[in-house]
Amino acid sequence: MTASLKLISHKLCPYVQRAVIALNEKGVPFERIDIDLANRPDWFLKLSPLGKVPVLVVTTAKGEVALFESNVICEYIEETQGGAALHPVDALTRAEHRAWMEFGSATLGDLWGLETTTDPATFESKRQALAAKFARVEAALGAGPYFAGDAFSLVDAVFAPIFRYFDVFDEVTELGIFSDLPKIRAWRAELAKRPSVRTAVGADYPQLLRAFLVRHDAHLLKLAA
Ligand SMILES: N[C@@H](CCC(=O)N[C@@H](CS)C(=O)NCC(=O)O)C(=O)O
Repeated sequence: MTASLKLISHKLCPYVQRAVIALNEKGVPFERIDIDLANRPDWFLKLSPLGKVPVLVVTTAKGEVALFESNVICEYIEETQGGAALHPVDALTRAEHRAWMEFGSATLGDLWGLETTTDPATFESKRQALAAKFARVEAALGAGPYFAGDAFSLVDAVFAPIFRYFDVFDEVTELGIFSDLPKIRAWRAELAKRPSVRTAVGADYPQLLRAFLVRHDAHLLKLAA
């Protein structure tokens, strides 16, 4: 029996999206179950040690295993599913890619909470931390179109949802993070065209994210002024 895959998801979560992009790239069928993070069901809390999405439930002849941590899930998908490789063959380059995947998660750490930051000084320091992180990404980028050149990789899967989050965030308040980063702007545009990326969210994603951000709209707009 081949493993069956069930992804526990939230409609807006960029960590979930990186796993979906990896699954889409591999062309693997999977079931996606969206949950409400504000009201997490008991069955989910039993599966997820930190109560976070994504969780990939892998069912094999031996039973069910619930994998957590999005990068670990991506690695499992890469190791077990066919299709084009999403990691470089060379061990050192692969390790570098893994480091940049972690770095992608660190940028999300700075992005989180910006929408609820009411203090202008905190907002500005978080904005600057993000800008500094993306300047490092810019320096790591080559000629494109993807992180590692022609081959789409898990690093692309990690950053594509982050850029998508910025698409909507920038409508609410212009952070100006990418204005001096031309390689990232080109990379971001390329990722947005990729079918695996485009289909990783539902059609309602921009509307839902806008609604989430606009709940804090008043002070965000004030801070941006
Ligand atoms: N390190 C985790 C982070 C996942 C994460 O933070 N997910 C958020 C949603 S985007 C979550 O589930 N938050 C719920 C909570 O923290 O209570 C991963 O990479 O999977």
